[in-house]
Amino acid sequence: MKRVVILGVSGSIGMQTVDVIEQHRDQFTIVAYSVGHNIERLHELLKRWPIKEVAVAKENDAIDLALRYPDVNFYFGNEGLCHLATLAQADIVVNALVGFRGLKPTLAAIKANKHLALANKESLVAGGELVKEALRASKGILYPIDSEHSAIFQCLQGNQTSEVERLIITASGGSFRDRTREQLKNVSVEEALAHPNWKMGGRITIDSATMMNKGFEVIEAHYLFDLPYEKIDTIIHPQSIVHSFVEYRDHAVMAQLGTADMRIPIQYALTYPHRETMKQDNRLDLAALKELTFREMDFKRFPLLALAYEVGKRKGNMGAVLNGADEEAVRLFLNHEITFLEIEAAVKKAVDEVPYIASPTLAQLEQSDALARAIVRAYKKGANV
Ligand SMILES: NC(=O)C1=CN([C@@H]2O[C@H](COP(=O)(O)OP(=O)(O)OC[C@H]3O[C@@H](n4cnc5c(N)ncnc54)[C@H](OP(=O)(O)O)[C@@H]3O)[C@@H](O)[C@H]2O)C=CC1
Ligand SMILES: CC(=O)[C@@H](O)[C@H](O)COP(=O)(O)O
Ligand SMILES: [Mn+2]
Repeated sequence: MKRVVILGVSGSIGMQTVDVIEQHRDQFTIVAYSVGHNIERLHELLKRWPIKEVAVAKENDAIDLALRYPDVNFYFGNEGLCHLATLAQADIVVNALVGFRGLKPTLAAIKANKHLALANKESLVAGGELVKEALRASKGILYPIDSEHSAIFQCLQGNQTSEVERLIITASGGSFRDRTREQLKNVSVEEALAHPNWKMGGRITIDSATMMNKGFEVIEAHYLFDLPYEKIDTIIHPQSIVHSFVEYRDHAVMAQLGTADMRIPIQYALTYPHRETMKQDNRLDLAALKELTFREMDFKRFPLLALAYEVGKRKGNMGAVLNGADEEAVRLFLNHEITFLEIEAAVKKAVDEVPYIASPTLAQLEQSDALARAIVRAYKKGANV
């Protein structure tokens, strides 16, 4: 029986992880989970899957909950997340947190020699070098959950990374893929949140519409598969059925296909190297689909993707700056405080202004993240930091 901790259980990936585990109760059990602020969902979860170790975002919530559930241990904040990530009774940690806050629990889980099923791409975007360093010094193993990276991981099985000529990461194009930049000026939050294929949390859905998500995925692929940026391409594939391609030096191209259902990569990360029966009816029906289409990426239309390649190549603290700035800009957009196109401008400003650090410590990454956010907030007010 594998014992699983789910960080961010109340979110889109977290709840789908619970679904997957419920399909395989003979193989997996959940020993701990965390929510952020969604305490209603926590009450439901404690009925559906009672456990003894829970982390929440706020100390006050932990105190109130401890009164209501005297048999459960409640933790809070970053320390609470890191405590769950290192629990002695856990074999696998699923990191389904959103944002930079995922980095510390990722590092903690690896240092505690856990198997880490990673959805939190921000860990690698902001702290890829530190994550790799931690993996080298530990028995911990990282399994990708992100659909494109799971696809690449699957296409690499039985092959050598040294024989890969390039990765081709597919991008749906997001909510506005058929609009010109001129047409993006007045788009609403509601329109931006309407992803054509995937039902996901708010931040990643907006990142998909700006193509920042694909930029993050390029950096994520660089760290997961140890390939230079010159070997990582992207292509627009509106149907999100081919989750990515690997082209080998003999020009054979492998692809992984499936319906747009994250339970498939989540389950593979948990059951690797085995494939288990999927009980949900999410089978791919190619004849019903009729066609799969592809078109060249347009870096002028999606400048944040071009910026991500630059940032990825510069390394140092720049990934933390890119992510921190984007996290703050998306938050402001979702709060109706800046426009959709101002996300790009604010992120670019932070990347231009935060001083470069070549080999940052974790503390320096945290400072870079904070400074990037401050620059984005100042951008909103038309001020300087
Ligand atoms: N959704 C998807 O299909 C995919 C997601 N990913 C990646 O997976 C990660 C999760 O995405 P997704 O599930 O969509 O995001 P959601 O927004 O749906 O969920 C995020 C989770 O993080 C928790 N959280 C938020 N703020 C805090 C906080 N301050 N302290 C503690 N926990 C907090 C939330 O808790 P609460 O809601 O209780 O506040 C929730 O459990 C992201 O890195 C995303 O890029 C990758 C591929 C696909
Ligand atoms: C499901 C998943 O992995 C997301 O990261 C998805 O890829 C977002 O779709 P885009 O291709 O629109 O960014
Ligand atoms: Mn993805």
